[in-house]
Amino acid sequence: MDKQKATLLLQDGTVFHGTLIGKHGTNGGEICFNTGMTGYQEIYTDPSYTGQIIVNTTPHIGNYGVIDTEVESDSATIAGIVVNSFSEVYSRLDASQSLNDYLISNGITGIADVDTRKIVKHIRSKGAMNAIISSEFDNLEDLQKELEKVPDMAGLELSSKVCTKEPYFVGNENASIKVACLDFGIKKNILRNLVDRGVYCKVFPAKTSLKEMEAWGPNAYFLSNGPGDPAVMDYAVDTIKEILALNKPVFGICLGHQLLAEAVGIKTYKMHHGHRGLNHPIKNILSGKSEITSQNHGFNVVREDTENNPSVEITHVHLNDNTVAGIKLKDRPAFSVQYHPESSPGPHDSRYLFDDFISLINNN
Ligand SMILES: NC(=O)CC[C@H](N)C(=O)O
Repeated sequence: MDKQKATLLLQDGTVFHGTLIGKHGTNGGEICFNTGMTGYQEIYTDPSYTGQIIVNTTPHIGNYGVIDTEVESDSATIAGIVVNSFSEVYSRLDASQSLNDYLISNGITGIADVDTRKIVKHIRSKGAMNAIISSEFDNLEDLQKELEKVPDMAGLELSSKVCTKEPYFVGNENASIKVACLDFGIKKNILRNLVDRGVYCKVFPAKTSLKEMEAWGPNAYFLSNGPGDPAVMDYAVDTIKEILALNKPVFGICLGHQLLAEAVGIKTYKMHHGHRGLNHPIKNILSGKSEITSQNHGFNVVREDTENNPSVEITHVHLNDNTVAGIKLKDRPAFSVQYHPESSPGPHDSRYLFDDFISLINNN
């Protein structure tokens, strides 16, 4: 049978023709690329990618199928995938289904058989932009109309849409440390890392009040990763300001880092095309050591604001472009990083940050 055709249209008018993968239909979002050579399932199920079309720079996708235990959330909320060579056949003993079936059941439309190297070079030079993938429409006018419906990532609040609707618990209830996790789109592996270190977690919806969280009596707070633009999340920034006033330990990852920064007066900005991959080099200023990290972000904290803030110390920098990658508050037991120590997928160099959080709690 002939493969069904699909079209990818970028906001600047560039068109790519390929074949359909996943669900027949039309999806739009912000196009971005991830340079990881493996871990497509973890990437597609990371809620931080909500509303984004992911281009995988690694050419072979689908060849090890999908396995239920390796998801980072219960569904994939990405806006599509762009792949060079897609495999419907998968070779892995414990795989539960093919990636194609997984995409169909999650309602995701993707495109394969396109020149992903060319697309990535294009985004890298022109910057982040919206795009649409469709197997329904192939004339430019229709595609253009669909593309216009896609909202801009700058100014978009998505955490309250992807977070848990009700609080839930993870870990052993007799554990000595209780951490309230504010869910802005939390990845499961963050919770696994906390639980593995003897933490009992209660995960709260993004818009939970401090009063409700404090009623549980947590020893510390965790601010999760998540999708969207931190600059429009006043509700979260206000809650974090209240959390900081308690003087309890706080740890933030990615969106959680950006929101902690906003809470102490540091602005965030949209990057040209972001950092997404598994081999981003970071220098820990405090230890002098470097670490290879997993990253996924399109916004960042303003370096100048961070340097000029007397209550903040820069702890980590990104070695590719010198952007701020980690901060610590001087007057509070609070720290955060722009990258992903839980990785999944990615190297484990930065797992020590979870140990640092536990030490901070134990010594508080
Ligand atoms: N992984 C994340 O938490 C992403 C944070 C934010 N949405 C960004 O793109 O920068």
